[in-house]
Amino acid sequence: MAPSKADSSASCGDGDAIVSCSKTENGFSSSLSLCHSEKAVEELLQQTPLQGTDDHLVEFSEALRTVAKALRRAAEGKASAQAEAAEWKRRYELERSRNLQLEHKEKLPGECIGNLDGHRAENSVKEPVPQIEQNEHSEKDCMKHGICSHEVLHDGESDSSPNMANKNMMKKASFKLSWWCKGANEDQHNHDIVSFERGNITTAERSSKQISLKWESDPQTVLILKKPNSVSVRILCAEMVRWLKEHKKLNIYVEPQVKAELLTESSIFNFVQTWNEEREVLLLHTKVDLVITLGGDGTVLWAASMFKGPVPPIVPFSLGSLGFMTPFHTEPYRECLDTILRGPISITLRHRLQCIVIRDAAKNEYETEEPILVLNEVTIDRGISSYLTNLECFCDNSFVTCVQGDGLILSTTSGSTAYSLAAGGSMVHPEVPGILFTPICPHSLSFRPLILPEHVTVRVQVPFNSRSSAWVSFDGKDRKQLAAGDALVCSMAPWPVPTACQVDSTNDFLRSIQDGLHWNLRKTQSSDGPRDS
Ligand SMILES: NC(=O)c1ccc[n+]([C@@H]2O[C@H](COP(=O)([O-])OP(=O)(O)OC[C@H]3O[C@@H](n4cnc5c(N)ncnc54)[C@H](O)[C@@H]3O)[C@@H](O)[C@H]2O)c1
Ligand SMILES: Nc1ncnc2c1ncn2[C@@H]1O[C@H](COP(=O)(O)OP(=O)(O)OP(=O)(O)O)[C@@H](O)[C@H]1O
Repeated sequence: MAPSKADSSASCGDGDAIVSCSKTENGFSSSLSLCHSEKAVEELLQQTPLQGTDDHLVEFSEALRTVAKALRRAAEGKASAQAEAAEWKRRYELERSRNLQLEHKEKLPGECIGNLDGHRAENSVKEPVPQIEQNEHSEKDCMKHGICSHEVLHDGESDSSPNMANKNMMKKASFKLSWWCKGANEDQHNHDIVSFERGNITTAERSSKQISLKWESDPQTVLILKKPNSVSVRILCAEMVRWLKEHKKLNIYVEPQVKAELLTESSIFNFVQTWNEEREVLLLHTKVDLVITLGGDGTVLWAASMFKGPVPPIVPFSLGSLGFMTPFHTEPYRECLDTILRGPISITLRHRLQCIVIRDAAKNEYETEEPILVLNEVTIDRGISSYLTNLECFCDNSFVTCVQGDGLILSTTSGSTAYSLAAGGSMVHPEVPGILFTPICPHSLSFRPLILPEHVTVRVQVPFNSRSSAWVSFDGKDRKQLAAGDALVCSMAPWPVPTACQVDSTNDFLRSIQDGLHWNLRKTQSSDGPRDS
């Protein structure tokens, strides 16, 4: 057990506003302690109201406020630096495990590293971390038409759960991910090398890659999620379940209420599996090879929210009105699922944001609430309050701005076409790694939206002198109140949501904004008119 704030802190200030410098690992509790100094100053000043005529007292109270504010900023800087250090530690450990795996492979005689055609023993990966293959670039890696391909990830076999039904049947299919990108002919073979020769710099990595998923063993288990209360979706769901069982011999999971629905139709759906307790949902990713969603974007968000860690590939069928994340039509679902189960398939790795609410009233870091992962966005707004929201925003160690308006949206690039777009944010290709910082109705003419890089940690705090609380919601759900002093800390989550593409990420994205939003649709001007002579 780490010490609590009370027993781990050392006093480093004098007078009434004692500042405690706790030595906790993530820095949250230390920043919280320091933040108390500002609150204490406010309380002290309220208890001893100043006479407007006493200039010295007024000056002194202002000085106290300034010192307390500076202390709080320092504490916030420290929390950010510690969060960054934790992230670097995670990356270091990932890198170290990758190197260990490579060393291990080199020791195995006759094993070919980085060979796309090399076969692995079925379900043979035992390590808990993803196996990252060496990006050794050989002629074989380069596909036709100037497309370069790299093998990047192998999935790992997960522990089986004693609570799930049919555990003997459940073996996760293994697959392999690789990326490719179209390059000019001459840079096909060296685009992953940093070169300073003759002053030419070639980038080490392209930020955005088209990922391809190739099954190494057949998928066996599918989870079907559908939007509720729709008769047409219910009918399609029953038909699809039957077809997948009869023609593809797959194990099928559905949510408990969907199983009940299916059983009211016919007892032949007895083979369909589900779970009895919510905690079993946490283990679904160890069982399920593929998730099928039947609904709109909201059902994709629902599917993503069920996976608090790794997410299996999702095949989203379009049964909503817009469908930015649902590229598959339902009429040819058999052909479509046939192709996907055979592979390889293009997928979009959709980044998620990990959000943590930190309460001012929390006594130690263990009172920090569970992180929530969002696929679209986290929104901090004024809720029912009619006052302006007042939100102090920090990005890593730097103060960004104070949002005064209706609120702020921190969005992923997948969410860029949703609420953030409505608030004036830019539309961003979903594979661009970044965090959109979009104000909602800011009361300032110059407050333009920002796009921040994916590696930063954003902290949004309700100041102690705020007139009202703020409200935070996650992908439009789970509203929570943020009182004065509470903060939301947001960074990129390590578990993206892989969604299958109809064509590829870019084609699907462009088609969704053209079909969904009628983006830049305008009648073509006729040639029948004035011309440049
Ligand atoms: N003013 C707005 O535009 C506004 C207001 C509130 C919420 N929303 C969005 O609704 C989302 C929740 O969706 P829901 O289906 O549960 O609620 P919902 O049923 O109210 O649908 C909201 C609409 O947003 C669309 N949408 C969702 N994700 C999208 C995306 N990534 N790109 C483009 N459009 C998208 C949906 O297709 C739907 O038409 C939130 O994450 C938020 O982005 C938008
Ligand atoms: N399996 C589910 N259980 C509970 N709620 C769900 C489930 N699937 C979807 N939802 C919720 O149902 C709502 C509507 O879903 P969805 O967006 O898929 O359909 P839609 O509103 O008809 O589509 P569109 O928004 O494109 O018109 C969303 O808020 C979503 O969170």
